[in-house]
Amino acid sequence: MTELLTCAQMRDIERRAIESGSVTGLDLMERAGQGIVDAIFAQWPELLRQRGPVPAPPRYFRQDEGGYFSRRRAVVLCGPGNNGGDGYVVARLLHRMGWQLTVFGMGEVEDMPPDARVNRTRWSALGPVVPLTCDAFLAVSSGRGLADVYVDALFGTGMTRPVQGEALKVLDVLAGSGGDDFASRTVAVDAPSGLCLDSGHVPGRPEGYGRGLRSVALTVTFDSPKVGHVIGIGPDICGRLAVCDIGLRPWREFEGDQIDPDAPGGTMRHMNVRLSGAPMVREGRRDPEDIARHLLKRASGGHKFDHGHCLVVSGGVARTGAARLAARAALRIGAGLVTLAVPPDAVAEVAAQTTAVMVREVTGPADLAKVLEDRRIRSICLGPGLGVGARTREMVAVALEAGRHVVLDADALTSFADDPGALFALIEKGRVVLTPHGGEFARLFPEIDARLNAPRLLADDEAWHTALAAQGGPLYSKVDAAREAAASSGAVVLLKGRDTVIALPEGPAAVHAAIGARAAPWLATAGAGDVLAGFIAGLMARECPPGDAAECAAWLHVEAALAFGPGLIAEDLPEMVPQVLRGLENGDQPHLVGQ
Ligand SMILES: NC(=O)C1=CN([C@@H]2O[C@H](COP(=O)(O)OP(=O)(O)OC[C@H]3O[C@@H](n4cnc5c(N)ncnc54)[C@H](OP(=O)(O)O)[C@@H]3O)[C@@H](O)[C@H]2O)[C@@H](O)CC1
Ligand SMILES: Nc1ncnc2c1ncn2[C@@H]1O[C@H](COP(=O)(O)OP(=O)(O)O)[C@@H](O)[C@H]1O
Ligand SMILES: [K+]
Repeated sequence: MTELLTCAQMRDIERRAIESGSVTGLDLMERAGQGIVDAIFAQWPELLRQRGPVPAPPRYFRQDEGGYFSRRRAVVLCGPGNNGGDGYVVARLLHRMGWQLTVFGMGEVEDMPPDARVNRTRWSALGPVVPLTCDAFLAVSSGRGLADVYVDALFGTGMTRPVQGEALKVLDVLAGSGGDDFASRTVAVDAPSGLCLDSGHVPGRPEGYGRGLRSVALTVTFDSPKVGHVIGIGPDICGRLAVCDIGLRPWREFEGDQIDPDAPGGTMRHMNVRLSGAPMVREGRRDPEDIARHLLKRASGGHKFDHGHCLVVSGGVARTGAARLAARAALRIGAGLVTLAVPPDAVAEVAAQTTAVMVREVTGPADLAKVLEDRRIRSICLGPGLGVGARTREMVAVALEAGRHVVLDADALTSFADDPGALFALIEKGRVVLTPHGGEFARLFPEIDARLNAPRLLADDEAWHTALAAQGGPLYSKVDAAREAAASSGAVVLLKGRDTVIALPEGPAAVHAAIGARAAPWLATAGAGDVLAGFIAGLMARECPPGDAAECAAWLHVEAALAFGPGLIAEDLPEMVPQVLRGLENGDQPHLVGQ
């Protein structure tokens, strides 16, 4: 399990480390710079070899730095803050290896934070700092061809507003807008500059610089990935993500799910977010694959009811497919018994297409209440194909009042678009999972959705500033939105997408990112969401708590999609579950985000 940090958390950790007196900001910056250089040579080992005859060293090359002279060239773009400071360290370290450097700088040295200023001054003893302009940047490449490496150290966790002016022009060119492929030679320090590491958005540029033409080859971040690396467009523009340990572990105090009410930016930003399905770096919380492993161990000799009875409520005639998918998924995930509650007109249709799943005629809300008198029914899934309207609202009310574990998806959510409060009033904490996609989320949580979407759509700087100031912190993220929705509804909220966020009403959140080795774009297929709802309901029938069920289901969903591969349709997902579970039993390595 990997813990994701917000920018504020990262700053807190750094502050605590420095205040302890065991390490200085300069030490950390030096380690960061060294980590970037190491990551560059790990990415491009061929750069360690000499190339061609060695020319005479330029005026500023100092033999007493102890290196040799190389034909390798790097262009380093340094911003006005500590991200720029890291850049100056990289320049110095590459120079020590004999590289030829062109270093661009922003701002005046006296305005820089102290550690960055020291490193800029150290660099200035070795070579010039060229004021950053797009023309100057292009001139370097047009005269001598592309450099071996470009280092983007303009802005990192301290980015506070949309990038403008010459820096913006350079970032667009770097992303390929001029036709040159700088990006495949670019290493980004902490983030491709301009990416908000809390939200995964590039303010003012929804598609990223150069209209998202190219991603940088490598992003090197420190201590832990940040939320913005794995959500929004972060994964599209970061390239390979390398995490560099700079010795801050002893000062991380984010064990468990602490709430720090005094923290700037409010409590929400200061609680743990974990990246589900990533390499385990810290103990303490159950990973989805562990939950799945646990589920494999059915008590021997148990009766089918010991493994839980799940009820999936179906829509009417010609609209039963979605519920059938969910029911099949619940059965495959190991619910001992799954029953489809079907309106009279659709019974024949459903019965003709199901075997292991049982069919029960349910005429309406009153009848559903009667069915739920059977206490063996542990979980209920409502929404897929159910239809939008009063009948669905009543069915949902009956299910929620029956005191079972309930997953609400699709039409069950949309039916409350006019009065979400009526739904939330019925939700008993610890029993309910809501699984909206973006559209359903907007219908249920319009104010939260407006906050989530407003800033990233604003290309207008002043408006963005106002929005930012109103929020009192960095860009509002999908994680913030899911958390706020969970807190206000009292349910576990699983907000779908490639970057699925699962938030518990008590605050903990996890991101399940289908990126890197877990990328499964073919999962965005009709009916996949119905299967996910069925997985969650099935797991809750097996007495898996709602948060664990949501997280485990999201993990299995992607794992099943990966096991099948392209060409997948929703029906295939439940059928891949046995293979995924067998893999777990055999100790096969699940797909890890970081690979
Ligand atoms: N934390 C740690 O443990 C460690 C952190 N480390 C490194 O420090 C980095 C964070 O440094 P940081 O806090 O100084 O922020 P940074 O990203 O350099 O930006 C701030 C500067 O940019 C400016 N500025 C902002 N937006 C702008 C815009 N759109 N357009 C123009 N200017 C803009 C802003 O100006 P201001 O808002 O103050 O006017 C300020 O001058 C982090 O990413 C990592 O690389 C490592 O050394 C290892 C240890
Ligand atoms: N790019 C993607 N990569 C992986 N999973 C995705 C991607 N886009 C969407 N998904 C997943 O596909 C499912 C789609 O569900 P949903 O939007 O409810 O569609 P439907 O109602 O057709 O089933 C969700 O679980 C979502 O997280
Ligand atoms: K950067």
